[in-house]
Amino acid sequence: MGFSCLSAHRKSFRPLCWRSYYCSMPRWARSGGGTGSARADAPTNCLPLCREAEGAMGGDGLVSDLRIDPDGLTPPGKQLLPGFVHYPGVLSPELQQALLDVAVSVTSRARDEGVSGGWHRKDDNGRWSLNDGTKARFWDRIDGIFPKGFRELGQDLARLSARDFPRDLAAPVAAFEPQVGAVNYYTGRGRMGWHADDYNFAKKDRPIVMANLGDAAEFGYRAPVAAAATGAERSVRLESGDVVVFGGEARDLVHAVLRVYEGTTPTNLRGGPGGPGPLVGRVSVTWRDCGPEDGLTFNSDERLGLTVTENTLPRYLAKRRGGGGGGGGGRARSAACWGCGGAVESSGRAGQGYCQACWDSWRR
Ligand SMILES: O=C(O)CCC(=O)C(=O)O
Ligand SMILES: [Fe+2]
Repeated sequence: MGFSCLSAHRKSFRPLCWRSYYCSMPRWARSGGGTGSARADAPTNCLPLCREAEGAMGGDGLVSDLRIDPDGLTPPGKQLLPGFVHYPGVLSPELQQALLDVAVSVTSRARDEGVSGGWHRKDDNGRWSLNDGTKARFWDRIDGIFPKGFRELGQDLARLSARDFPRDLAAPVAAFEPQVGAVNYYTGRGRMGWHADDYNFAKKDRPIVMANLGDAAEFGYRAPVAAAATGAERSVRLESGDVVVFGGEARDLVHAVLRVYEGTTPTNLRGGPGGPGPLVGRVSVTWRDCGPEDGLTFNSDERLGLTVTENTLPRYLAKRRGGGGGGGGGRARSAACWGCGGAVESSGRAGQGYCQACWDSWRR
């Protein structure tokens, strides 16, 4: 069993589209692209991809099925720490494009529907800007707005790591059922501070799976908790098409985005917050297994305070106050912090619901 052919299918193929065939061979399998012996025999899998449908994303043009072919070859994964695996170039250019299309579609469609600001939020002047300054964060339940096949791709990537590193990853991956898709966008100046992914955002015993698109990034990581006192700090450069998985012993990996290498996006990758031209910046896509049972407020805009719903805030309030069940219901008052319940200065603006401390703690 192997995973070499990465295929993307669109929901609404029209006969016209079948005239376009693109090589789906991932970067690692191309000539000169690696050291493993299996790669010399990599098949030149070409697949139909509807380029005509690009630009029509968000409606019928949504990528509906993203797959790794289980009968292909094995991309060479490197275990950087027990349970922390890096697959360089495992996503073909076509699959990168398809995933980027998904990212752009879910983050802009939601904004259009007024349900969420997606990657953007309205600033004080009524203009839409990235929701986290030099970067933007968005997540939502996969079943809600992500296309068919998205969950399976995350699962397949996790299984790949379990197959290659069963001692560390077989158990956490066996139970992995991604429920949430998280999509971050970074400008060239975007960074993410050191943190471990909390259990509200991925179950303790399940892995995190992340795909990288666009500009390369320096991904910092520290030794897991037990060894952290030694201050061991390393980093790995993640290129477009790379995937990382961390779970098991590395589930609590402390990590950060230390740097984005501006202008290193593959030239053929198109789309992003800036519009349909070449992608400027970096996108990371993560699959996470967590749900209401973990206390997760699904939509990032609810968490950011851009949209408040009946079913999420009470859960957070109850948690922050030390439990006590579902608690309350209804919209939080702007005078009380939505995170800790403490007093907060309120101007009535959207996003005013968190006190500074809660806001900062989440921003990491
Ligand atoms: O974008 C990345 O590489 C890291 C994202 C991340 O750590 C997170 O969203 O928790
Ligand atoms: Fe993280």
